[in-house]
Amino acid sequence: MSGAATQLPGAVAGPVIRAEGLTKTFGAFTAVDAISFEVAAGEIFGFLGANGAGKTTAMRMLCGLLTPSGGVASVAGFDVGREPEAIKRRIGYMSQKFSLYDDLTVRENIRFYGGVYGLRTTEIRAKTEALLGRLGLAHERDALVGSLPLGWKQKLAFSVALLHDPAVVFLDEPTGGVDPITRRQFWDLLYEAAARGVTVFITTHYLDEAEYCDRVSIMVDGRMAALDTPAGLKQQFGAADMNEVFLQLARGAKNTE
Ligand SMILES: Nc1ncnc2c1ncn2[C@@H]1O[C@H](COP(=O)(O)OP(=O)(O)OP(=O)(O)O)[C@@H](O)[C@H]1O
Repeated sequence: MSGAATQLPGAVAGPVIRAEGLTKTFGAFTAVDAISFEVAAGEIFGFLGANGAGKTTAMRMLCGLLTPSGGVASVAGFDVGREPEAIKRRIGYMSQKFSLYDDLTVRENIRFYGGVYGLRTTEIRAKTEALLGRLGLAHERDALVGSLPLGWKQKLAFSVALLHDPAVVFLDEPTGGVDPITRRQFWDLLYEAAARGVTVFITTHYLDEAEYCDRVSIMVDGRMAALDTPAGLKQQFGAADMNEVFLQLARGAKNTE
């Protein structure tokens, strides 16, 4: 595990994410089929699956954005069905699509999201300086985000998603479109966050990234077909790498889009 030792203030005891028979149906179609798992504080949890396997639907339920059809799940100690608002205050979220405003500067974006997360002006100012220093972006504070390379935008978006010190950060394919070296640098930020006790829940299509996770789950047709450490999965499937594990599982899928 990356760093469960340091607990955040207000951190919950036990698993930070807990799902038991979590299910979502759309009419007669079952998109997420009774998945059960737990994620510990400070764990980097990879959430893999082919297109249409049910990852986004499951993630939306865990973020309190979609009501489950069956089963239960809690995030940071709150029930996803009954206490979605409490969950939204304790999670960060970053996707490839939902990100920063290109026509605002770096500093304006941080100030804007700090306000959205309900931080005080003095707090935002202090956090802005710390964040810019950590990312080595201090000299770019007044640059338009649209002018930054994609890799920088991703690092900034991730740091902004952590501005309000969430217990869990949900990342939906956060590294799409960047080269392997830039992706590796992005992962350094994930490790730093995990070492501070933040739980990282990440979907990715890059199988090399699955190797960097503490544990990896693989969804097939709405079910969690496998869940273990990358080493454990490779052993279980007699595979040389995660790509091979993924292909073995995904080959039998029906719902791929
Ligand atoms: N609102 C909806 N109504 C009906 N079917 C839906 C709805 N949302 C998702 N689905 C279906 O549920 C299945 C799972 O979709 P989901 O988006 O969760 O998959 P995914 O694993 O996230 O795929 P991707 O990697 O493409 O995002 C798909 O067959 C999809 O068409």
